[in-house]
Amino acid sequence: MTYSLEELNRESAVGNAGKEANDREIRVIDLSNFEQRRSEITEQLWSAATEIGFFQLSHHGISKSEIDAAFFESNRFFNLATKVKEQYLRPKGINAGWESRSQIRPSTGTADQKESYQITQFHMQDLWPTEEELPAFQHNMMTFENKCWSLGMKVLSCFADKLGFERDFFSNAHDPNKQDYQSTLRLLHYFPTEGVDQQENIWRAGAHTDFDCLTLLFQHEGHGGLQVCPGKEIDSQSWTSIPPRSHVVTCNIGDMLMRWSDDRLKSNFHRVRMPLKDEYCGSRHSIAFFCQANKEQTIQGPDNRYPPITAKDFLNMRIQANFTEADS
Ligand SMILES: O=C(O)CCC(=O)C(=O)O
Ligand SMILES: [Fe+2]
Repeated sequence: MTYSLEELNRESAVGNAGKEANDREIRVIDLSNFEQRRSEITEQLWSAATEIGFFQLSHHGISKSEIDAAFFESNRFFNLATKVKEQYLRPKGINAGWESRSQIRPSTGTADQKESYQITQFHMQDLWPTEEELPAFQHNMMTFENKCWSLGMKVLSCFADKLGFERDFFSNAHDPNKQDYQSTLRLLHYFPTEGVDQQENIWRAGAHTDFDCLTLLFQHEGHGGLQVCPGKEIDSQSWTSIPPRSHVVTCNIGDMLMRWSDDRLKSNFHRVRMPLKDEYCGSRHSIAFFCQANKEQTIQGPDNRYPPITAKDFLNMRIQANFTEADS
């Protein structure tokens, strides 16, 4: 398969198991007293994002009870009967709604062993469960979405400083008050693997880079399996496990910000592998927030390394390449 963007061609080459290298450090960056410590935090974020592209945040301002509540809502959604969830199926070409085993990664050619529900404000018409099915779900999820947006914009404001943009450049580029807003909250449920015969080349999430600017990932304690392969290791394909700690937020840079920073900030391959026989084999839950610039926003780095492209065109290419024909 040939895709129109260079990022996609990179992706076709990394679907193999590779080897594991768990001696790499995943940096934890403390955001406490953010305004007073802004310059120190900015330097730490910049070096983690330019050298590795994956890092974790502590004291980030989203409380443990808020994260627990979001996972509780996610469980409520996935516990709905299949015929109820089917009413909220992801429409073609739109990053909103429910899907199950429909995401085929270009890296593996096989469907991710998961179901997910995506919330993209302004694209949710007929995609929210009713108040009878899930009371307060919409309200609670949008409250959490808003918290994620604020944290994402805080991190992006530090990158804006380093790139020579105005400090609020990325908040304006991800404006939730405009109709072309397209940042997305994604609830994920990976199916249990107890009693399932392990087949080759089957993944909970096949190797991929994210196509947004910045991803915030909330992991559930004990629900491991996420692995990253920093860019410079891509030829050796050595993968490092990210410890699933529920009090930290795991962050990664996506392709959109890599392009916007003229490749200075690194978007990295990551994947979720199937549990081994002696590991926890029950359901795995995680929640991701994708900071994706508004559709009409033009992406162009300070050094004009790439021609300008709108966020809409950039994302459309990636979404089409990541879902099966029948569903996209
Ligand atoms: O569930 C995870 O830990 C990772 C999810 C992910 O990489 C994605 O949805 O892009
Ligand atoms: Fe991802």
